[in-house]
Amino acid sequence: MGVEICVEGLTKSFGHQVIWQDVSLTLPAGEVSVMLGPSGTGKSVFLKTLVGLLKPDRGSVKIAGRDITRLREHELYEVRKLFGVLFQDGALFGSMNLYDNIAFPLREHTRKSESEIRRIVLEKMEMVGLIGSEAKLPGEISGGMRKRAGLARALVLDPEIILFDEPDSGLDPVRVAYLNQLIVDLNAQIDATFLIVTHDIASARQVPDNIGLLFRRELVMFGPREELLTSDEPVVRQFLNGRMQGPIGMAEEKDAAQVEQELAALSGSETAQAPGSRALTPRLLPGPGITRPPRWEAIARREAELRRRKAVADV
Ligand SMILES: Nc1ncnc2c1ncn2[C@@H]1O[C@H](COP(=O)(O)OP(=O)(O)OP(=O)(O)O)[C@@H](O)[C@H]1O
Repeated sequence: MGVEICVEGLTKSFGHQVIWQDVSLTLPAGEVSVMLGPSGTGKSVFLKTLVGLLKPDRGSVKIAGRDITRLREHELYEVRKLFGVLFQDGALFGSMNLYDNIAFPLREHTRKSESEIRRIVLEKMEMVGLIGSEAKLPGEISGGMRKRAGLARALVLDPEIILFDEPDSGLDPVRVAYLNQLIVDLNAQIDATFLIVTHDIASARQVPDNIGLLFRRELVMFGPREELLTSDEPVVRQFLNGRMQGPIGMAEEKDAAQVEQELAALSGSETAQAPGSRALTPRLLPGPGITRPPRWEAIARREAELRRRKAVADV
């Protein structure tokens, strides 16, 4: 059923460079969360801290009630078995075919027989649509297939938590759409807790239950998707609408007076220019034949209520 990850007061720096400070959030068990933020705000560092690859300066990361920031290396090794991680490029071994790449964690971390390994590898390859490509080398397949192979490998140990580091990077929009559907379907099927780091706003709008945004060394917001999509917070709105006007600048934050001027100009023209900017994009549903977890009813109710309130406000 996935496990909850509870982060409290987390701070990370490298030397004098504070990456983010006092980050607190709860990734609810079995739900899909997305972490957004301009480049360099420390999203990858956040993923690595969750899995115990980096030690924070302060704060705690409780996974199934255990604070992993206080564990010794051999205890961490056990906790890491709860995780599946999909790295940006799939992180496959170039000299191994897809079958052996996907079988690798099972051969490394379990004592399963080769016939049991075969059953599991083929089951996961089927889940990600790669049956028939067992003998191919990573260099012989497309970027989208490499991501799916990386995902199959992340699934073989039946993880309770899956971390995705920019799963959509380098993919065309159609492949991104297929991958998003795969993520939603998988989440409904295996019920693990998912955290996705992405720059793709269309994905962030449709796929998760929750969205977080890192900016200026802080977690600006973290909450249900529909709350962020309809939020008035200027950083959130600028990011979700991919605009230049707002607090986020090219390299660093902008001058306060400039931001105020831009936001004032924008509020006068926004409704006409960008009517969809607060739009509650429909949530991507699991495909036909896939049973929806019970929380889908609650999501549908929350969204219907927001739409009702918006309709009343628009009258
Ligand atoms: N091991 C490390 N040692 C020192 N600095 C690091 C280390 N890892 C990351 N950083 C620094 O931390 C900052 C955040 O990096 P990170 O890769 O997490 O950003 P990001 O938000 O994932 O960026 P992007 O969206 O461009 O992938 C960067 O300034 C980076 O140089």
